[in-house]
Amino acid sequence: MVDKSSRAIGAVRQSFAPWNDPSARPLIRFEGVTKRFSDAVAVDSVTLDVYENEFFCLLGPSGCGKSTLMRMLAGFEEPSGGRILLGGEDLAGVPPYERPVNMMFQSYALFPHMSVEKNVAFGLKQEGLPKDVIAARVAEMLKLVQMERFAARKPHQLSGGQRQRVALARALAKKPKVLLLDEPLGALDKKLREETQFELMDIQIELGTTFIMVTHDQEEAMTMADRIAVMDAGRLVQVATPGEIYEQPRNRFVADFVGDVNIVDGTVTGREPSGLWRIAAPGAAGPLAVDDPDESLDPGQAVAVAVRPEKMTVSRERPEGENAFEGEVWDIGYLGDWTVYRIRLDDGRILRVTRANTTRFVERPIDLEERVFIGFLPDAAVILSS
Ligand SMILES: Nc1ncnc2c1ncn2[C@@H]1O[C@H](COP(=O)(O)OP(=O)(O)OP(=O)(O)O)[C@@H](O)[C@H]1O
Repeated sequence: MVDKSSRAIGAVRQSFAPWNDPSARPLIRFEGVTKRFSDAVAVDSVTLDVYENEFFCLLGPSGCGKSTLMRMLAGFEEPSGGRILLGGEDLAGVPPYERPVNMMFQSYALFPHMSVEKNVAFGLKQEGLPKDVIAARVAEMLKLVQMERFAARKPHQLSGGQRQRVALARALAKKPKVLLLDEPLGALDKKLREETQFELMDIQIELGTTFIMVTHDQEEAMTMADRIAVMDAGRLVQVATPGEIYEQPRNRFVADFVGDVNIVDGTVTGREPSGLWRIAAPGAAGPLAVDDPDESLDPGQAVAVAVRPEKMTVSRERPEGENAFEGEVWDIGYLGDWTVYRIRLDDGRILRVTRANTTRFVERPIDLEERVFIGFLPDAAVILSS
């Protein structure tokens, strides 16, 4: 049994990176998978490996093809092109109930007239397992989701979060190799949702089941996933760890979709001997210096510079040795733990800067309509070339 503190999760997860190991075999492989519905392409030549024990998230806007990709893995849809392999075997023609894959939907779809216990036992009974095996498995699953005390209740006697856990127990009862979760926490309020995220992560580690979760909530994906695939219009845009997606987004779409970001357009003017790229950006107080590993940029090339709001500062004096924009404080949003400043540049563009409120009182806080400088260091920014 895994220690259920989040520190233990961190330790387990830090060393878990089979995708970086050339000798590791994926559990699931999508090979150029395409799905067409009459004239529309829902999934467009997706090639993707998912590893055993991985908590994998498909993230993207509504209609980008996340559910269709999962439904093909579950066997509810057949690909129009390409193959899906599980443990090296082609799944083509294998019916859903013969795949070691189970799916948990957002609408928990518990049987209303059955007790919690009977709901969890349902799939096992259908399989014709002996009674004592079923009873032991049901008890194990209810313990796993901490619902033993509620075994005799009917779904309508449970809260949303409790129903969600029963659905999870039911989906896991047959011990699938892969559990597909389609917006599993969509119906929960924010607080319960966050708690349940950590519970779900604990359970996934405890069982070692491969989880593939669909979500359009980027914070949820960042919290839970080992890796995230960002999808747009049926295609994979970037597949990487949450940290890489956030700190090194591949393009504008990813930078914009995951987290808050300021994007300013500019032109490459050259590279310093230190390796910093020089970018001329309209409205900046001097040329920008950006530390970006991209070697392929050319002078004269149009690029975008992306900076997260928490990596910028607001000050009355121009920050020395930093990139800077000058503007006027347009809005201040106080969120308790954070303050958000919206600064209007002279050409009308607005940049957002956030500051963590680490003390309760600030002397002479920056006020509306003040002239201020926004500063950021060369390594706070990334260059987006597409
Ligand atoms: N059975 C179907 N027939 C026709 N078009 C479909 C069918 N299922 C999905 N589509 C279309 O395929 C595209 C992808 O749908 P999909 O449900 O995979 O998106 P999604 O990313 O899961 O969206 P959401 O977050 O809204 O659930 C959409 O344009 C959708 O309208």
